[in-house]
Amino acid sequence: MSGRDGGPGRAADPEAPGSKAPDPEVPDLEAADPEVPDLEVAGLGVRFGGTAAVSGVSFALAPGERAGLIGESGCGKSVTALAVMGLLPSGARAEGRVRIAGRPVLNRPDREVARLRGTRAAMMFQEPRSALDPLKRAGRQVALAARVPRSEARARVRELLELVELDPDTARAYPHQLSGGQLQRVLLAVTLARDPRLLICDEPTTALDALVQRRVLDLIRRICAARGTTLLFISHDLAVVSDLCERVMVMDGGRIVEDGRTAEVFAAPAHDRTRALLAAGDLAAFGHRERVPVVPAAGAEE
Ligand SMILES: Nc1ncnc2c1ncn2[C@@H]1O[C@H](COP(=O)(O)OP(=O)(O)OP(=O)(O)O)[C@@H](O)[C@H]1O
Repeated sequence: MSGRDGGPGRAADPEAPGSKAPDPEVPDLEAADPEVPDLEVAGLGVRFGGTAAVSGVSFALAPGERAGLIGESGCGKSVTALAVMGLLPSGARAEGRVRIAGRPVLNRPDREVARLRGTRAAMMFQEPRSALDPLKRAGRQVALAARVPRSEARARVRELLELVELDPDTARAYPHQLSGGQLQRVLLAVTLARDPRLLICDEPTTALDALVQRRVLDLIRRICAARGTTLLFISHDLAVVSDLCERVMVMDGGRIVEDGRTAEVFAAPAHDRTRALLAAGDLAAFGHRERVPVVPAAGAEE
């Protein structure tokens, strides 16, 4: 269901105007304990009516850890990610515990969870053309996501575009004037605009051709490494997960059936579902993939 809920600005989760004033009922985020895992999920269950989409899902991500979430279509990867972000559709019923930086997410008031999104955790969706507003210039969208005072917006937009290795002139472009790879970088800048500690990517590059996809993934890897960002990366592409994530969790029928170091899990899968995924994903390709050179110069055509 990647991108299903990716409406304009969703990645940066803009709050209602005027919501910047501190809310006395919302815990002080700055007081968060740096030792606390960036993400804790315990006994997560999500139902749509009588059907369980996710059951008994538990895991925690330490700061800076990069974990892949894999499994066949419909196994519950996106629903898990949406539950983590507090973005489940209204028909969903969730149980269990989700904590971002130690703060509870499930069944909490939206304004409380909204404060965690963007600053503590942000999610990047598959299809940037639906996640970005077609009527706003790229720079404006990055500025809105950054929520800095107007006087600082230009410098912050430039800084964020440089982070994702785009030419600063990209700020003036509308989404339809940008390539798929450039759009995905703009969306990454929007997603990272408030320095989230946890980045969740749901099939972020499947819409791109192979070379552009590799460049964007390489960028995500380098940014996460440089900033110590924790990553939860959802993908069908096991080779991508193998390259990007030191840990992998395998889902089947709404449950995590295997969880371990990627190299070990892929070399000696313990579960039938993992074996089936690996067989379908052409195991022979692992370790033999040609590494795409580091991202080209800023503004290069994609
Ligand atoms: N809004 C919804 N209403 C009803 N059922 C839903 C809804 N969203 C997801 N589901 C169901 O929840 C289950 C898990 O879906 P989910 O999108 O998480 O799978 P996925 O592993 O992300 O698949 P894909 O790889 O195709 O994106 C599926 O059976 C799906 O049909």
